[in-house]
Amino acid sequence: MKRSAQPERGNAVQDGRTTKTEERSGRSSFSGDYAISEDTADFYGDTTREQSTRSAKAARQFKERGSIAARITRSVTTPMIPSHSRVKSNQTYKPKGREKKTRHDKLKVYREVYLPTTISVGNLARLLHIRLERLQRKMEAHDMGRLSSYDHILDQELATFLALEFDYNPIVDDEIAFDIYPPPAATDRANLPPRPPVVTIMGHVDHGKTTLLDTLRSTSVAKGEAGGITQHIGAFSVPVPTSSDDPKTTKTITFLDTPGHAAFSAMRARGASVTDIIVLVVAADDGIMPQTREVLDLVKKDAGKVGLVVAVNKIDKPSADTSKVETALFAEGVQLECFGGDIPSVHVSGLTGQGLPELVETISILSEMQDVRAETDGQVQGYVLESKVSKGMGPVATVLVLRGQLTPGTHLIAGTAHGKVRVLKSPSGSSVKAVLPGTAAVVSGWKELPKAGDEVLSGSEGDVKKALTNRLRNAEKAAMMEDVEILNQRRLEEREQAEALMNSETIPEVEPQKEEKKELRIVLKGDVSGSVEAVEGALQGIGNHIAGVKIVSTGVGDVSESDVLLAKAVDGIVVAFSVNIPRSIEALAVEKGVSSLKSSIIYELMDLVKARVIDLLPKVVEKKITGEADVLQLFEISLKAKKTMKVAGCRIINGIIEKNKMARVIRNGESVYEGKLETLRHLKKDIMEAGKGLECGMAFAGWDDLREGDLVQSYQEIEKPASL
Ligand SMILES: Nc1nc2c(ncn2[C@@H]2O[C@H](COP(=O)(O)OP(=O)(O)OP(=O)(O)O)[C@@H](O)[C@H]2O)c(=O)[nH]1
Repeated sequence: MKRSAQPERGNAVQDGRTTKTEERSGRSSFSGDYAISEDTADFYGDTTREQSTRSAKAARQFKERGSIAARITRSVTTPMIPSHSRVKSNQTYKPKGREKKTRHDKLKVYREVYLPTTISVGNLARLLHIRLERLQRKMEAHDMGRLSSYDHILDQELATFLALEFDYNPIVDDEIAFDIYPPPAATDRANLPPRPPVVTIMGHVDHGKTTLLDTLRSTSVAKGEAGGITQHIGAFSVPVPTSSDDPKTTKTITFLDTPGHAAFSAMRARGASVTDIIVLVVAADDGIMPQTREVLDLVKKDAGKVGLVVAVNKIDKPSADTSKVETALFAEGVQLECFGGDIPSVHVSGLTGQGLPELVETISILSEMQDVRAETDGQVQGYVLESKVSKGMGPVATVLVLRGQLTPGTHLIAGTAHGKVRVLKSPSGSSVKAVLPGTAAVVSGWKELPKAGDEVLSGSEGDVKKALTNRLRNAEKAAMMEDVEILNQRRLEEREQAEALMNSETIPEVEPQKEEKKELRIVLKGDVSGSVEAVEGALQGIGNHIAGVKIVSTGVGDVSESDVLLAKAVDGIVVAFSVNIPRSIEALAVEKGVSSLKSSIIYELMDLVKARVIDLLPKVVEKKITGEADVLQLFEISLKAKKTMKVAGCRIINGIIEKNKMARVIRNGESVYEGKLETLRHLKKDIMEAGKGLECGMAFAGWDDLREGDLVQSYQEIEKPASL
């Protein structure tokens, strides 16, 4: 980064007066201890950054003007409004949704984003970590709709303005902003070669997704890759005849082979949609269920981009009622072909294979209509479906290629992992020379393990290294900013509490200190990164406000010595999903007192973890009433050495009352005393217990305020485990 000496560097954290950060965030009461990162402080103190930006200028203007209005409307000063926007310069300009400043706004730490001199709309959305549609909506709201197509190149003025709108501190610096982006969409799409469609099978639990995929996979292997041993790599291809006259010409369909694929959700969360067609599986004997609706919502959100085929499954079952399912789907707004709409529905049995050729044919026809095409040359763009460390091959990832041709020797970047392709393997395990768009292969040669869901892009060796350095720095910075935000939040809360105390006229009662939430700290290991992500998500949800799960680290591969040592260091446990704990490591865990949980069934693992979290909860103590007595009369009895003692004459009305057991005294419906029943007498004799109907004398140790009309209840305390 080009940077000059900073005379005011860091003053925001040092002096006690209003800082530049405050000017920017409109904060005035929150001064000296507001934490900002060094670079942020640097930025606010900056007067001479060589590649200075519009926002830096704006920050200086705010400083010079010093008016509160200027501080609050930091992103809306005239210089920020692009000349081509229709907002007139003398018009008061208020971005939507900015009127009210919430507490959350006060706490926001504005994150830096490095922008290149020019950037496409699509790439700006990526840089700002927002969906393209959101950016486009914002542009439309500011009358920039005509500039908002994915490929439109924005100049730095406009990009800076938009970054400010999303609460970033934009800094234009081509060197630091350098990254590898996917190639722009081809202008002559119709001339591109067709690629196999990518199909995802989704639906409610137990409606038969896995069975359907297994049957499809085994038939495809039998047909297409005779003799090959199919592997679960996250995707597989099914050959289908084309609609051309030559029966020998075939094409393929690529199925993502894990239902409700974890990588798929990760990709969606990042705004990328890799699937062309979704097959919605609905069991004919069960009908529409919650996850069926979730899939329909998903398709609705991606309307126009994703095709839908309904597979009414389990038609071999006597209880199957296909028309009932179809009518219900139609009632949900699914325009099925059988009701005159355009969404095909196919009746299948994943178990017997009935209807599967029709399903494949329907997908094939739909994909022909979608006309999916992609470049087979130029830059490679794809997504990681699975990744793991393989014995002998090191980190490997299944990559679904969507554009370009992946060949050995290609330099790749995916998230913050990079590498040079060494070997490419097909689902049958054989080496392949090239992977074309719409197909997947296992790729080795990674220096680090990429994550499921990450976008894979190719570039020159130098570009990949440069982009990697920048991505790593950005990731580090983002993590640091998160810490800063948490720190600020904590400090603000402490300050608010202190202020509330000083302002209140009466001295408030000191609230008892809240007990800290207990944590079951977990070092999680799994077989592939997709499953680790899924298990992590599932385990994190376990617990309540008293005790819960904290995932300390995650990783792919067998449990190792360092996992055990880490668990020991954080006083946690090791959780192994579908991986081994080698004997020597198990012995080490025993030696270190680290316990481990292991399963390859996610629900089983969740139950085991849940039981451990329950152990952290305070036990529930239940009181079981064992006897009740009415106090009828009080009298004094003489003891040795001229001492007397007050004894209550009682009648047992229920159960048994025992000497030396706990009892409570109920007066006017409220418990007024609890303690050990020290004295229990019948006539002049000490007795150990008194049963229903017996009249006896009672007294507690150290409390002699029993009164006529009181009810004495003896009880047993029973400890029970808490539940979640
Ligand atoms: N009779 C019949 N049973 C089926 C059919 N398809 C699946 N099943 C059975 O339904 C049960 C659930 O099938 P899965 O394939 O595991 O269902 P799934 O949707 O993948 O389930 P999750 O992975 O838990 O979401 C299993 O017992 C299958 O044998 C079918 O076409 N006919």
